[in-house]
Amino acid sequence: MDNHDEPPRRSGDSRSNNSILYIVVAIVVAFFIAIYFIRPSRDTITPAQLVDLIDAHEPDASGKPVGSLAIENSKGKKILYSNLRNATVSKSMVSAVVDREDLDADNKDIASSKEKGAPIVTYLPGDEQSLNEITDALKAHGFKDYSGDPGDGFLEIYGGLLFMTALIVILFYLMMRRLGGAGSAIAFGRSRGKMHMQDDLNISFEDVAGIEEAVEEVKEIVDFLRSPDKYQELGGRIPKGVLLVGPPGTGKTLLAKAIAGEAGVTFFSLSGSDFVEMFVGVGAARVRDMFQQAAAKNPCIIFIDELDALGKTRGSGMVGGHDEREQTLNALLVEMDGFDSNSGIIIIAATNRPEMLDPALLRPGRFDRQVLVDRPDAAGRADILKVHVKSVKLDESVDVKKVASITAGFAGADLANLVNEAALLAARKGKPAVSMEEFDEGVERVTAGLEKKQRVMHEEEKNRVAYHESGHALVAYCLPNTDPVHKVSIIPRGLAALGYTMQRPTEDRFLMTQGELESRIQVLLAGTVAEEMVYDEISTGASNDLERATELARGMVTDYGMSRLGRVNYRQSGRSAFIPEAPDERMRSHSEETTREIDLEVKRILDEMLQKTRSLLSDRRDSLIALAERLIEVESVDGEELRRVIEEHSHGPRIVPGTDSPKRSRPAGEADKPEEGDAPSAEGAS
Ligand SMILES: Nc1ncnc2c1ncn2[C@@H]1O[C@H](COP(=O)(O)OP(=O)(O)OP(=O)(O)O)[C@@H](O)[C@H]1O
Ligand SMILES: [Zn+2]
Repeated sequence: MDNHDEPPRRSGDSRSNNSILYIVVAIVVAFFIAIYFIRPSRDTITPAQLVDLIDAHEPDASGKPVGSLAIENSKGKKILYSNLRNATVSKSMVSAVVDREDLDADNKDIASSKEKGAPIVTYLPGDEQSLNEITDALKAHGFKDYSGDPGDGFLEIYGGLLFMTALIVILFYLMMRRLGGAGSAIAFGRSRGKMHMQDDLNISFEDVAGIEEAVEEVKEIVDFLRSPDKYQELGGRIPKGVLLVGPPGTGKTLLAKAIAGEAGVTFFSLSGSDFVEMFVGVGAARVRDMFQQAAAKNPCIIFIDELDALGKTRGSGMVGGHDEREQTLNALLVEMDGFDSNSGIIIIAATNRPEMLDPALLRPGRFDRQVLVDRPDAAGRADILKVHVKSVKLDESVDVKKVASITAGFAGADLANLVNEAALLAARKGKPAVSMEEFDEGVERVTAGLEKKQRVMHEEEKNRVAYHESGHALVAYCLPNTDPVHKVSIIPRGLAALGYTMQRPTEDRFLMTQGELESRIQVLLAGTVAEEMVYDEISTGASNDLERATELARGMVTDYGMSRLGRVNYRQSGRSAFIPEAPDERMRSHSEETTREIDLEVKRILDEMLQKTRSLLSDRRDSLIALAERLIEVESVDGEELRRVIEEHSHGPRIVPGTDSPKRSRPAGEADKPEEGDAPSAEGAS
């Protein structure tokens, strides 16, 4: 493994920003310590001590107290001691300024070491007894209600301190605000520290294996970066933002680097989580700065890893930090809208949770191009292994294909890790070359690690998913009015789906005939039907299939008048069944009886479709088994191979009689559209 493969982000420089924070905190702390030492000395005493202090002094003959006592409340307002109670109900701080001239001699323990005239501060509790004691003591010693000048009051002493603190806080705040402003002059918070820049990456598409489809999709970007003029002349619109979507470790970062390497442009990289900072505005400033730096280096690629960290749906965050993220996200959106797509800057972002992203990020002119970076199938894993074993000495016992076959569920990074483990094991044993034994051992180790993260599929689970997906694919293949199957796979994709069957829509769908809707329902049901045929019972993996099938059947009844309830629209909102909405919203306006009839009719349609699907699949049982076995073996099968496997094992005609009635035909105008679709749609993910 080359070490340039290691993502260089999160190197030491992420600390630099924190250290600025530490410095600021240190300054504030130092300030308070300094204030503590230079402030006038003051004692804090308890109410009881205050009483003692007063008691220690007999009034003189005229009844005038010795010394003087000024009492203020915490706001620095002079108060009458007879009002002490009111002033202290809320345990407010009261400072009593005692003229120490005479007190010092008698009250050594409290006041002896202190300067004369320094205020004595006490927290007077609201409790009756202490208050009574204090006021009694004051009265007994002839204190009149205070009216004189208290000297240094609370505000005079603390006021300065408060003022300075407020000043610092305000300055600090302004500094942060300034950073939020365009093109700040202060270097603090610049993304230079966080953003990694690599000028001559020597990573090419050859280093990226097992994800050919993704590589194909991004080749256009390389072309554009190499010769932007050509594209500009032709007036082609190049995407500004490309979103690489896929599970962790599948090579998204690697692919982005390879694009930069192939095109020979500068590669800026940073992680979405780096943007989310403690202080509002820092992340936003970083985004702006990043674009500035990139503009100076164009053509270039900006790679944002973990886009979901900053691009989470707005308003979904916790209370703290969410403001900051919102600002950062907005800054990113503004910057992306601001630059011309022909400027030579392409932003590539990676995420393994596309569903978490704020929809605004996916709008045209932003990350409007999505590239799926999937877990590799068996052949892909062999290719990835070949890339990584290049730097390792192998003995002849190692069969890369065999290693690939025992590493189902491994992503590219796991395979790289495996090769590394095997090499380390061999070195530890003092072997001259890595043998199959070390690979077997390595697989065990890596698997144990992955099992904790629940990323490995067990054999039995894998087989079940293979039958399930084969069911979807076979029915989609056999029924006449469905979109052609583009790919079937049992490689887990995303976090929820265990496998998937991908159909390419033949055209943009605005209309669907009843037959097409029925076929679609059958395709959705076919996954569980296949499971049921082989395992006698179905699994929980299919709840989404059933949900979607039910939704379609309900649409037929309530929206399109395609049921025994007649040609009536039972839905008031008039929206399409393709837009899922809460069932209760739809049902609101009918009587209970109608609702029941609708439910029964939906059930009847589903039952009928289930029956058809069952007979279709049992007629094609051989094909189903062959397809599933092939899937278990190679994990993903494309449309071409699918056709071959099914036809080789089929005995029946392609169009199953009874599923297509002569009455049904495509709506006029649709037939002459080109037989090829653009966006693949996942169908029947289980
Ligand atoms: N398709 C692949 N071909 C060759 N090597 C791969 C592939 N995928 C991953 N690797 C190896 O795994 C390492 C880590 O992969 P990378 O960081 O690109 O994954 P990622 O998808 O960006 O992961 P994450 O989502 O965790 O950021 C790579 O540097 C490379 O060594
Ligand atoms: Zn399914």
